[in-house]
This record gives sequence, structure tokens and C-alpha cells, in this order.
Amino acid sequence: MSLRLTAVTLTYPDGEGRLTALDRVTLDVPRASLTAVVGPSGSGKSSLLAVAATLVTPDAGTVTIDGTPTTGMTRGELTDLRRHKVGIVFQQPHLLPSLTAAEQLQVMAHLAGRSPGKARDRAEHLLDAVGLGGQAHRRPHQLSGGQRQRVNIARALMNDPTVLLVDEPTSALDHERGAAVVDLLARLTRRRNTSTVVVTHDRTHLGVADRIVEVRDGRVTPV
Ligand SMILES: Nc1ncnc2c1ncn2[C@@H]1O[C@H](COP(=O)(O)OP(=O)(O)OP(=O)(O)O)[C@@H](O)[C@H]1O
Repeated sequence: MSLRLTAVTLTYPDGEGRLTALDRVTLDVPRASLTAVVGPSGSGKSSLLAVAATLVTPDAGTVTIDGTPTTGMTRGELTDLRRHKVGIVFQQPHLLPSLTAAEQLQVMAHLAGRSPGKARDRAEHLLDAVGLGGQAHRRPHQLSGGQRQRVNIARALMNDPTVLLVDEPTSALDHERGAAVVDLLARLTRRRNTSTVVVTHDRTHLGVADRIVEVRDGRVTPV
């Protein structure tokens, strides 16, 4: 199991008291499988991803990544773990305007201390894998919304993560492009053996998921 959440509770300050965003959540995501997360607005989906990504520390419970419990790790250790093991795809690609598609990917390898030569080859290979073989030299303003989202996905895969976390990848895309991005995520999950979690509002995408869970009031239940 490369991603495991065990009895995770997360609260936020809320006036005098605390708001429970995640309530004793347990979730196992096996390798080479895609779990779709659905649920109403404000139910805790983004909180779930943030905790799984180790960007937010839960009040209680454990997040285990690739067999390593993250409880008690220092910020530096968590950053290092994320760089090597976790790929995160946010709703908006947040690409750097002055860099080409290939360079967006190479930056990730650089941050993880990998060699520039290998990074160039890998960036090219990944851009091919997401159907952008001929576009490696383009900057974000020269790409369509769907192409930018595919660069975003390729970038998250640059350091060969075991865990891939994706937040509403299709919110900025029309239906057809959205479906293509979700199909791509499912294919990459199997090919690259990742434990993938995708938060989605669009139920038409759920056909590609191995498992669907619903978050409601901070609780996770299988659908
Ligand atoms: N930083 C924060 N401080 C206080 N409360 C927060 C914070 N972030 C989220 N919340 C609250 O926690 C609950 C869960 O929020 P979360 O963003 O995880 O929901 P969501 O399911 O992702 O919603 P959406 O589908 O609208 O993005 C909500 O009640 C929200 O208002």
C-alpha cells in the first residue's frame, strides 16, 4: 500500500471552537489504482488531499506514504518526502510564464537534486506520454487550457512519485477535454504504478476509477 490514511482527524479554528474538516478518516490506496473522491462543497475533499500530500498535519491519525509513517517528521523531511514520492496536480496549473513546457518539468528534477541531462530526457519522454511530444518548446501562453493541464500532470510525474494527488483536474476544461485528461490520469496510474487520488465534481468521469469514495461532513464512505 503506498498511501494509507489511518483514523485521520483534522480540525480548523472556527470562532471560539473548532470545525472538524476530517473525522477519523481511514483510506487505503493501492499501487496502480485510481480512487475518485466525490462529495458536496465544503465536505472535506480538499482537506483530505492536503493531508494526504503532507501539506497539512492532522490533529490525530497517521498518513503513511510508501510504507513510511509521516507522523513526527520535520518540515524538511516532509519536503524531501514530497519531492521524491508525491506528485500533486492542483486545479489551476500554475505554470511559470517564462519557462517552456520541458523546463517546467526540469525544474522539478532540479529541486529533487537529479541530474540535468537525465531530466531533459525524462521531460521529453513524459511530454510524449501526455500527448505533447511536439510542444516541449512552447511557453504556457502558447498552449491551450487542456495542454497546460497535461503539462501540469506530466510535471507531477517528473520525479516518479508513488502517490499522485489530483484536485479537480477538469474544472477549467470543456467536457471533451476533461474526459481526455481523466482518461490520461487512469492510463498513467496503471503504467506508472501510482496510488492515485482524484477529487472530482464531474460524475461522468467516475467510469475510469477503480474505486469511488464519498466525503460527507468529513467522513469517508465507499460509494
Ligand atoms: N483554512 C481553513 N480554515 C478554516 N476552515 C477551513 C479551512 N479550509 C477549509 N475549511 C473548512 O473545512 C471544511 C472542509 O473544507 P474543504 O475545502 O476540505 O471542502 P471541499 O469538499 O474541498 O469543498 P469544495 O468542493 O467547495 O472545494 C469546510 O467547512 C471549510 O469551510
